[in-house]
Amino acid sequence: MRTSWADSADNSAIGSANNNTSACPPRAAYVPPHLRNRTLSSEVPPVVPVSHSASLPPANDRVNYGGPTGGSYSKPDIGRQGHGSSFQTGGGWNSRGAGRDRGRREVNPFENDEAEDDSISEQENTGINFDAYDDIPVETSGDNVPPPVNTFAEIDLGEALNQNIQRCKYVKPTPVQRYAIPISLAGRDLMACAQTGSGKTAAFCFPIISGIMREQYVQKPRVARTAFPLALILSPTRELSCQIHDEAKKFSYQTGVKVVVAYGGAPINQQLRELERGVDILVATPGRLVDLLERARVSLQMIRYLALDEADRMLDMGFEPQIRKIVEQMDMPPPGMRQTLLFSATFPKEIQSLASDFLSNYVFLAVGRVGSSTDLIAQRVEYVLESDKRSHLMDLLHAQRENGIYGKQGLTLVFVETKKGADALEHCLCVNGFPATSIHGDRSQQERELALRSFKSGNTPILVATDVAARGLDIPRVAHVVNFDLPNDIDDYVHRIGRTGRAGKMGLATAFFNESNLSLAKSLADLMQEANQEVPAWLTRYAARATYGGGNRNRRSGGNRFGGRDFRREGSFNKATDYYGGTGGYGGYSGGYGQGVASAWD
Ligand SMILES: Nc1ncnc2c1ncn2[C@@H]1O[C@H](COP(=O)(O)OP(=O)(O)OP(=O)(O)O)[C@@H](O)[C@H]1O
Repeated sequence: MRTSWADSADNSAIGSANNNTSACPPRAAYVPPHLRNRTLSSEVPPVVPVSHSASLPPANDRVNYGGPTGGSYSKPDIGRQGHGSSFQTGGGWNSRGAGRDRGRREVNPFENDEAEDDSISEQENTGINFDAYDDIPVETSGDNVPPPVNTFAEIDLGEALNQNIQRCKYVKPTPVQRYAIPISLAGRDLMACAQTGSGKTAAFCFPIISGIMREQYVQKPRVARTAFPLALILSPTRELSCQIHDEAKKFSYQTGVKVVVAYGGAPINQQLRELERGVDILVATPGRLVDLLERARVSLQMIRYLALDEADRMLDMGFEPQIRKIVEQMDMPPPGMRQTLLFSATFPKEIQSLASDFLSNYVFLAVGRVGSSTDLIAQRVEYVLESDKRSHLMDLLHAQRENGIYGKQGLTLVFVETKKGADALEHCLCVNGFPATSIHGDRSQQERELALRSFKSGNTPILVATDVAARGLDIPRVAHVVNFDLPNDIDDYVHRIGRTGRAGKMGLATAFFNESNLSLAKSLADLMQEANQEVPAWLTRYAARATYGGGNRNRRSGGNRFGGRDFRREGSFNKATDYYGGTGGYGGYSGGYGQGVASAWD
């Protein structure tokens, strides 16, 4: 049975076992605001009031793709102009057998969804309101951009995939899907930017799965123990790769398309065995993939589709060398011979410029402004001194629990800058009766997965995380994101708060700001204003000070944060000077890490 936050808090208060974190020593118990005048009130700072505005066949038998008529589908027409010309409707896919895995019974990935507690599914389905995205301005640029669709029915994705879309309860495509799917189905390369939680995963998975379903005549080389995937999806973290894998498995159920995941920190042997059984779509983190390539257990020579999720992150300083190695220095077909799809919620122009090396005659798609946050998220920023942060956080959590605003199932994600900080805060919350767990790069993969599971299930409804959990993770019941430590980069802020307010639902994000965040003041104020949020007067003053006093070192300062979209339209943009700072190195780019802050990424 599920344990609610309130229940577990009560349990921990009376000393019952917390099944997630190590036993917490009995220490300085947190005193909630309403009891403070009776206890150690002098130690506790004044409390800032918390205000919130806020039936398909279950068969396991393979169903072959049976498009309406039997036209045959020629290989993806890579690099072709226009759209739809050679993507005939009623493609004749009917014989995919997922390689050597043919005899294995396919696990029904929807089983858990169906078995899920009714109250929770109800809760998750209410409030999904993609009409909320209808007013968002969309920009496309490039030659002969294929037109968008309004419904899934207008696109011929194949019957098996259509059934899975219904099983997922996707009634209509989200805006990014309306545009990106036809563009990708037309064989075009794509750089797509759309807000967090707006359905980008399906936007790149559907065309890839559909394309592979139609490829009847692919002859893979027969090299013992080497896997030849047709599609590669790269993402920056292990957890995100697992999530994409899970989603792609759902979308490809009974299509015959085989999806495998490979990521670091987990035993490689099991992943090798999966690869040996056959793979069409490989979802991977870069490090583990390089390992597999160097062992010659994976070859990229058959790659038709390359997708980079969180593409700007994949191409910034931390990952770019590995990505170049995978994409340019191994045996992957070059741009024009493969289809490349880049997706993110943020795309700084210097990264767009860099990314263009991987693309051929691509379409640029922006749903909403590049790097903007969705206004489904109510954003609050509060001035909190470093020394007051813990008690302030506990006040917020306490008020949240008392008010029961988000019901018993509401989850809170708290971001901090360092791994040590994450451990310390988890411990502090835990000893004060707030059931918390943590996720960061120093925890073993097993611990990371356990923590995430415990959080998702509501057993520990507070997760303290570094940026390792900032991007892509789709946890439906995250009601509140707290930036306990603000990041140095506004794009990281956008991704972090995007863990709530997803799929048309409302969310709340609270940030603790103080003098050490001066460099973020202007971009934060601009971002909030653009998302129709109330910007406190004191933040506006800090923003002005940062602008005039030179304190704003955020890489997208200087007034052009919302100016640039498709960087190709900004004729004067020069990669050599803007990105590399004219030094041939990375001098001009401040990246996402503050000085001395180790990478939280895989
Ligand atoms: N057409 C749709 N109808 C209903 N729900 C959808 C649809 N498409 C996607 N979703 C749901 O929306 C949620 C967010 O999707 P997804 O994780 O792909 O967002 P994203 O844009 O990749 O976010 P992020 O930028 O944070 O990575 C998921 O739970 C997904 O199942």
